[in-house]
Amino acid sequence: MSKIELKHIDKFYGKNHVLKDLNLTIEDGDFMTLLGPSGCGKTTTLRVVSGLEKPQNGFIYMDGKEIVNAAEAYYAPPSQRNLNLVFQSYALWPHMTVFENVSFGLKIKKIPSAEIEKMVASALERMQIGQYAKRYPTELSGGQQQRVAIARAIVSEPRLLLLDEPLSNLDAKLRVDMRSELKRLHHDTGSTIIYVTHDQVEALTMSTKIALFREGELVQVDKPLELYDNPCDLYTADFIGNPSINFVEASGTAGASGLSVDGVMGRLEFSREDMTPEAPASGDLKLVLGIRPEQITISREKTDAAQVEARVYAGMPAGSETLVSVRVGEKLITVKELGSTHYAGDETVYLSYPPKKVNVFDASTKRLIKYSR
Ligand SMILES: Nc1ncnc2c1ncn2[C@@H]1O[C@H](COP(=O)(O)OP(=O)(O)OP(=O)(O)O)[C@@H](O)[C@H]1O
Repeated sequence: MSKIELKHIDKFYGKNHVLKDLNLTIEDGDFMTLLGPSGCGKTTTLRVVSGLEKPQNGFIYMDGKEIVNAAEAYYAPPSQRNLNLVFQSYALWPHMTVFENVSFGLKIKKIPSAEIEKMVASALERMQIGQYAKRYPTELSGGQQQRVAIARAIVSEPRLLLLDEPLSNLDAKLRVDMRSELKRLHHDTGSTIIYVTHDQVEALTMSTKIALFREGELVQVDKPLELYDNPCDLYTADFIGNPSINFVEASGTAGASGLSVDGVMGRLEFSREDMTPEAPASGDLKLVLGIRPEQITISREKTDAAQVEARVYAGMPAGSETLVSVRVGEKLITVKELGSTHYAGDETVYLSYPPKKVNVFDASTKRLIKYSR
């Protein structure tokens, strides 16, 4: 078991309020990614969980047992928290070989040496560094050292693993390989993992849940695809997804039956069942539509009255996919197509998209008021 609960956590550095009333539950077996831009408090959260930082307010429970109670100035020391931690800046012991670095903790636990050999070989294999077992850290590149640090953390298959941007020093191809290794490790061991990154693709591909931060506050905690499909506000919608979601202004009228929308992307009608609890009951509204680039289809022929006329601004074929930037009125919209297609600048095209997939935000509150289904 490794369930972590953070309740009402406040952390200040001097006057800088870096964690603001943080409430987050990480269930046993979750791969929870803390996601957000630089400086939003992700690493601080990890340090607070690990015991390297003491929050000024709040409680932390590990499997129901209190490990932090700031009101009573109780902070269980890191050694009693039973977790393994890998930082962005990893510290390997320079006088030990890779094998010795990775096996050190196992020797301390007095595991028989034949077993240690097997466990280390498996961890090094996973990180694709088996051939470097006899080398010293100074004989390795930064990325190789980082993989040794991960191998050292995962070798004992800890119940709770904290990883702070562990793939940041790796090149793009290796990063993709390591993502699948970490995901597989999670599948094989069922460990609880708390993972820090500012890379939303990393978060979407690996996690069972994502906690999105902004300036020390949690904005949304959800399963990756729920976060992608139904971001709770414009900030989240903009942060998640690459290429970014298209935002298009529109006007609307809410009523008992639902929401009528009008704008450059056409007229749309949504029923009350599609609307979030935050949707206004009635009235005229300024809206922002969120339409993902892959939801839009481009055609050279007009075959349906609902299609929206557009003019190609730039077509960008890239082998497996084509990004097309088009103008609808004054607005630039990105469309993503599978495969490579050539579009000429200023060519007239027609766009269609499934209205049920559109997110609608209230422009004044910036909150989601209509789900994508
Ligand atoms: N030891 C410290 N002393 C003072 N301020 C700190 C300290 N550590 C972090 N901060 C500040 O706290 C805020 C949150 O930092 P934190 O490292 O948690 O952000 P982060 O989201 O992990 O960012 P990054 O992705 O850049 O690592 C930042 O404003 C940072 O400058």
